[in-house]
Amino acid sequence: AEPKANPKPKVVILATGGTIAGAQPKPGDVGYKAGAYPVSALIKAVPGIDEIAQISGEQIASIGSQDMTDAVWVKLGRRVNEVLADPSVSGVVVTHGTDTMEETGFFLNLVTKSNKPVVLVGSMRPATAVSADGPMNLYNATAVAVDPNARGRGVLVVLNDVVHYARETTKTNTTSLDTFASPNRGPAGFVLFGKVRWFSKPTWRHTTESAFAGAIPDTLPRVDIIYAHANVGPEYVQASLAAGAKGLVLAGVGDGNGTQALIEALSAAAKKGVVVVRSSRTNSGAVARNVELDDDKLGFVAAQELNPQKARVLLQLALTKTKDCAAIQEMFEQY
Ligand SMILES: NC(=O)C[C@H](N)C(=O)O
Repeated sequence: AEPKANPKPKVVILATGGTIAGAQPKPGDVGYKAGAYPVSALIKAVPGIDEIAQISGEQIASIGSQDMTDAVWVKLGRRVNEVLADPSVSGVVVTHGTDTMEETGFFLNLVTKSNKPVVLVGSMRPATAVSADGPMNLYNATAVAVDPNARGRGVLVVLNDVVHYARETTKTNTTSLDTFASPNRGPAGFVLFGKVRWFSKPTWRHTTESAFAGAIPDTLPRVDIIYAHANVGPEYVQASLAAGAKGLVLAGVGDGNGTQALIEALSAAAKKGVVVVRSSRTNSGAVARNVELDDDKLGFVAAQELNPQKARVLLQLALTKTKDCAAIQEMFEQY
């Protein structure tokens, strides 16, 4: 008899490393090395994953996500687009460390040219740990990737039985399994043993509606984050400009603020053509224009809800198109 075609939807897992692929030197060790196991080992550790989907895996990188680079983003973003252009593929799962997962997720949210699901997944305990959380997270992420209701929602993050929008979510705890939160609008849904329950859809531009979708440049401009604190001076700004930054993001105190010395240094940079975006180190809320500071006069862009690390991603992509502050402000209103 003819062998039966596998009727399960196809999911491609693109692996980048992280704690989900992490190994302890010996069981019980607190320390571990991220990105030690290949994607084949991650898939093998998930009983029943082949009941959800026909899985294939590819290794894009093997790094702790603290080492994420623009070059890996470009490679990953292009591969996501290639894989999703195949009509037989239902969705992509990206295994990734949690440290910079929100940044990679937001980058993919802006550059993916498909409405098919792209789901980032990681873990907080290494693969060798007692009660490792990676296998259940990968099982759930795969279930989300084949769910037709995941389409058109932009890039998603799955950990600890919760689905988040990459645009909204942020890592909030150093070690807890419940580290991801979406402080401004709440999660995208829940996922329990592969059963997904969805909440409202995002209202921001993403993926197929993004001006950055599908055309990923070879390199991205340098954008630095300047962290504000009591008594901070102009030195970080000066160092960034000397290093060649084309854009600066202020991780400001409160509503995107800083000492007079810092704001003056940023404004001077803005007047020289370096695009300056004000964001907040508080981790929730929005930084709107002209509230505590006169953005019109100082020459700044306001980040709205994007935290500093996500504002940096949007500014990098924005600078590939324009240096015009009004045009970039419009992007921060829409994405
Ligand atoms: N839980 C983790 O994945 C942390 C790790 N440092 C990483 O981001 O790769």
